Amino acid sequence: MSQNPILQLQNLSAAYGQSQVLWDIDLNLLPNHAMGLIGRNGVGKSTLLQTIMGTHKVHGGTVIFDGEDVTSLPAHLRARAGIAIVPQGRHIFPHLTVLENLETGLSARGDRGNGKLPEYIFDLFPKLKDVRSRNGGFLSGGEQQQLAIGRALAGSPKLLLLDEPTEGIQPNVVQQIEAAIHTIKTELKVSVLMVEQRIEVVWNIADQFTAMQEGKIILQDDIANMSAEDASNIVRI
Ligand SMILES: Nc1ncnc2c1ncn2[C@@H]1O[C@H](COP(=O)(O)OP(=O)(O)OP(=O)(O)O)[C@@H](O)[C@H]1O
Repeated sequence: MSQNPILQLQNLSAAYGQSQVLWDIDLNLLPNHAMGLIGRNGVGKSTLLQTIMGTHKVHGGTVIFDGEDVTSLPAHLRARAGIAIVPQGRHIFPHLTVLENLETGLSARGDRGNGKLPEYIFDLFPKLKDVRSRNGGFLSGGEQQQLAIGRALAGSPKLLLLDEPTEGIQPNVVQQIEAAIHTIKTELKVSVLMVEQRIEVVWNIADQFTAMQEGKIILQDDIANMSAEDASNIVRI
C-alpha cells in the first residue's frame, strides 16, 4: 500500500516584493524519507525551506503537511504541527548556554512537551552533554551545528528542514553530521528535507533528490537512479 506524503507542495510560488523567485513547485516527501535539495547559489532553495516553515510568505499554491493544508498558518503553528527548521548559518544564541539554547526549542510544540529535553538529543550528540554549561558562542562550528539540530529536535518534529548543515564544517566532522541525519531519519523517524551544496552528502544519506534552477524544479528522482556526478553536472549547467 502506498504511503501518504508527510509533505506535499502543490504549484507553490514565492516572491520578494515584485520579484518572483519560486515558480510551480510540486514536491512530495514520504514519511521516514530524506530528500536533498540541490542547485546553484541563488536558485531559491533557502526560500523554499522558509516558505515551507512559514517564515516566508506563500505567494501562490499549497503546502500540505501531515494531511493538513497549512498554507495560511503562521510559522509558530506550523512548528506546533511538527515542522522544524535549522537555518543556514545555524543562528544559535551565543550568550546562552548549550542547555539554554536547547531549551528554547522546547516551546515549538506548545503544551505537548513536558518541559524536559528529550534524552535522544544527547544520545545523538553526546558532546553537547559534556559542554552543556558552556556558552554557545564558544563552541566549534561542528558543535554549533549539532546544537542547532538538537534545538530543532527538542520540539519533537515530524519533519526537519535543514539548510546547508555541513556548510563551514571541517571534513572530518561532516561524517558525524551525516551519521546524525541518518539516525534522525531511521531511528527517530523524522522526515528530512535538506539543502546541501556537498552533493556527496546528499548521495550518502538521502533517498531522493530535487534539483532546482532559477526558481523551478528541473529534475526529481530517487538517488539510486542517478550518480552524484551526473546530478552535479545537471545542476551546474
Ligand atoms: N531578503 C531578500 N530580499 C530580496 N531578494 C532575496 C532575499 N533573499 C533572497 N533573495 C533572492 O531570492 C533568490 C533566491 O535566494 P535563496 O537564498 O532562496 O537561494 P539559494 O538557492 O538558497 O541560494 P544560496 O545557496 O546562496 O543560499 C536569489 O535571487 C536571492 O538574491
